[in-house]
Amino acid sequence: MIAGTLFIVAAPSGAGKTTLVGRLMAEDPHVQHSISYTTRAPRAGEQNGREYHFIDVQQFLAMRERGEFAEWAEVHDNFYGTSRVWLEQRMKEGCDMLLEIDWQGAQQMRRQLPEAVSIFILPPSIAELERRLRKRGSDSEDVIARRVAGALGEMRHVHEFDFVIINNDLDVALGELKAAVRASRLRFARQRARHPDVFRFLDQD
Ligand SMILES: Nc1ncnc2c1ncn2[C@@H]1O[C@H](COP(=O)(O)OP(=O)(O)OP(=O)(O)O)[C@@H](O)[C@H]1O
Ligand SMILES: Nc1nc2c(ncn2[C@@H]2O[C@H](COP(=O)(O)O)[C@@H](O)[C@H]2O)c(=O)[nH]1
Repeated sequence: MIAGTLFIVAAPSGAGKTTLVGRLMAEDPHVQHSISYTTRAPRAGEQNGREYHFIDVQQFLAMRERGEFAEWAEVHDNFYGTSRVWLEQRMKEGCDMLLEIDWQGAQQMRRQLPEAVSIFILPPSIAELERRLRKRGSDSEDVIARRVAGALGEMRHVHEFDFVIINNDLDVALGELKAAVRASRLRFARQRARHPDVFRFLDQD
């Protein structure tokens, strides 16, 4: 029996999801963050195995071929994916898991686990999104331009998500994220008690 809940957090790059998720994790020891695999080069200060597992394209394609990703996507010219074994193991142990992934990955996860709770983080405006990417100082102008250009397309998928949070004031947005997590846990606790057979996906070996 799977006891964990899967939370999916998506947003256009720079909206502030990593910041919000970091604050949530610091306050909520019951949620575990999945560490994705990526072919993107590490940014200054990023450590292999902490922010991401950094691998090359050949390694990524081999893992994908072997079906080792629960979901994967090409985002801003790099590949990203979530380890299937790791995710299933943690959820079987009863952990609540949080995936910080893009809308394509969210679609793939929803198909496999319709009970997953998905949350989309919006920036207050595109201009503010661009300011945040610049202020972060981790990407070249060219990369920032590509991420800003892609943001509107990503935001068109906002209606596919269970919760939408506008990250204007960070503390307000964090409060909304915590409320969404709390409400979902309560809802699932009730559903699980009533319909244990519904929670089938990750029970399969
Ligand atoms: N509410 C906010 N007000 C002002 N700045 C913010 C807010 N939230 C986040 N930021 C800042 O915006 C920048 C981008 O945030 P963050 O790295 O969390 O975005 P992200 O959505 O995770 O981006 P990516 O998908 O590229 O990882 C950071 O410098 C962060 O400190
Ligand atoms: N589908 C997936 N998307 C992922 C995953 N890990 C991260 N991402 C998304 O990629 C972009 C860019 O991230 P960055 O760290 O390079 O700025 C962002 O939207 C992430 O949410 C994943 O495993 N699968």
